[in-house]
Amino acid sequence: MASHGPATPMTSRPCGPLTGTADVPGDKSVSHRSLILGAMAVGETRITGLLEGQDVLDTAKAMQAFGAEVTRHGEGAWSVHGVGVGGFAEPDQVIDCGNSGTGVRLIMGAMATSPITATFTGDASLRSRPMARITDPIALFGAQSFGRQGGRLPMTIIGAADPVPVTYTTPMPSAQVKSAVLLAGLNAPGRTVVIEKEATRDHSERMLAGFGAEITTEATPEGHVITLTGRPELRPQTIAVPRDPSSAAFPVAAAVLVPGSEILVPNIGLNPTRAGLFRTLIEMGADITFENERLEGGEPVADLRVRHSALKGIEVPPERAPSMIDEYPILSVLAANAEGVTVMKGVKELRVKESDRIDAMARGLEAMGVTVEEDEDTFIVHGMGPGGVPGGGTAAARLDHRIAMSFLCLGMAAKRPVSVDDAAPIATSFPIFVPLMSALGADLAEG
Ligand SMILES: O=C(O)C1=C[C@@H](OP(=O)(O)O)[C@@H](O)[C@H](O)C1
Ligand SMILES: C=C(OP(=O)(O)O)C(=O)O
Repeated sequence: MASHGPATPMTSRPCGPLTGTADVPGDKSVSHRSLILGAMAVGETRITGLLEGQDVLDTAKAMQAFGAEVTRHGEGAWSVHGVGVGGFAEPDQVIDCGNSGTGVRLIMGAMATSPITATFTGDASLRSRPMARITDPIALFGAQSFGRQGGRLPMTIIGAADPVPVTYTTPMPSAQVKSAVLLAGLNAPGRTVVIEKEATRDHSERMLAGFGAEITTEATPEGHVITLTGRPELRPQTIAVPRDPSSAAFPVAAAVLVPGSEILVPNIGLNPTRAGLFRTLIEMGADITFENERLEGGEPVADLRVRHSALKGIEVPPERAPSMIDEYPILSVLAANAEGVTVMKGVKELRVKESDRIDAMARGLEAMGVTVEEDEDTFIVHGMGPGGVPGGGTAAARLDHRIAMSFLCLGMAAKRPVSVDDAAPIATSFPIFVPLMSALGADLAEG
C-alpha cells in the first residue's frame, strides 16, 4: 500500500511491572524470503508462522502479480504454488511494496534476470530510499532500470533477456543487497559470487540451500565469499518461520526498563547474524537468560526470560552493527535509561532506513529531555539512569515502525507520558504490538 490512512497518535504512560508471556510474531526477513523463494520453486511451499504484517502482505501480493498462487489457510498458515526459477510472468499492474525496503529490493533482484518488465513503487518513506544499491548490481546481469533522480522509486526494471552471472562485492553491509544479487543469480547460467566484507544476516543463504540450490559460503581474508550455481530447480519446502528477534527486542527492552518486571519471550530466533542486541544488553547488565536452547529448521532458537535490571552505558563496536542494525532505535531508549554514556559506532546505514533513524531518535530523545550527540556514522546517548528520562513530549514517527515502538517503550519507564504522532506504521512489522504490550501491563492509548 503506497499510503496509510489518517495518522494514529498514541501515548504511553508510566506503568507498573510487566509480567506474563510475550508471543511475538514471525520473523519478517524469513517471511519475505519464504514467499519469494516459494514463488521461485516448482510446486507448493507450505508456511506456518508467517508474519502477517503489511510489509509481508505486500510481498505476498507482489508474488501473485508475478504469477505465483499464494493462499492464506489460517492465522500465519500460507501456501505458495511457485512458477519455478525463470518462470515469473510480467505483472500487469504496478508493484506496490508499501513501506518495505526488503520487499522491493529482494523482488527487484528476483525478477532482474527474467525477460519481463515491472514497475515498483511504495509509500513516501520507501520512495525516498536509495535503490541504486540494487540497480547497480542487477545492471551487471544485464537488467535495465529507469527510476526517479537519485535512483528512487517509482522505478521500472527491464529484466535481462540473456543474463550473465556476476561477481559482486557489496559496497555496504546489506543483507538486502546480498540477497538481491543471489536471487538474480538464480536465473543466470553459471556461478554468481557475492563477497561481503562484514557478515550480514544469512537467511537467504540458509533458505536457498534448504530449497535445494547449490550455495557455499567461505570465510576468507577479504570477507565472506558466497557462491551460487545458477538455474537450479528449487524444490518446494515446508517452512516454520521462527519468531522475530527484532520484534522481541521491544517487550525485552520494556521489561528491562520497568521496575519489578519479569516476562518470558518464547521461541525467538537467535541466528548469530541477528542476535547482537541481546549480547549488547547483557554487556550493559541486563538480566536475560536463554532457556530451552534448541535448533528449529536449522536456526538456533530459545525462550528468553527477562527481568528488570539497572543498565550501564557501553561502547557498541562497529563490527556488531550488522547483527543488530534494526535494534539501534530501541537500544538508544535503553541507553537513555542507563548510568553513563552509550556510544554506537559504525551506524551510518541507519540513515537510509524507513527514516534517518539517527536523526529521528536524536530529535525525539531531545524532546524527552535526553542529551545526545551524533556524527554521520556515530550516535551517542547520555544516560539519565533507571527511570531518569523526563518524557512529557511527542516524538515524530516519520513513517517508521521502529521509531514509533521505541518511543512507546520509553514512555513505560519515563517520569511523564511519551507520545508518538503516528503509531500506524507499527502494523508493517508488529501488528499485535499494542495488544501484546497491553496484556503485559503497558498503558498505551490512542491520542
Ligand atoms: O535482508 C533483510 O531481511 C533485512 C536487511 C536489513 O536491511 P539492509 O540490508 O539494508 O541492512 C534490515 O535493516 C531489514 O530490516 C531486513
Ligand atoms: C529496515 C527495516 O525494514 P525494511 O528495510 O525492509 O523496510 C526494518 O524493519 O527495520
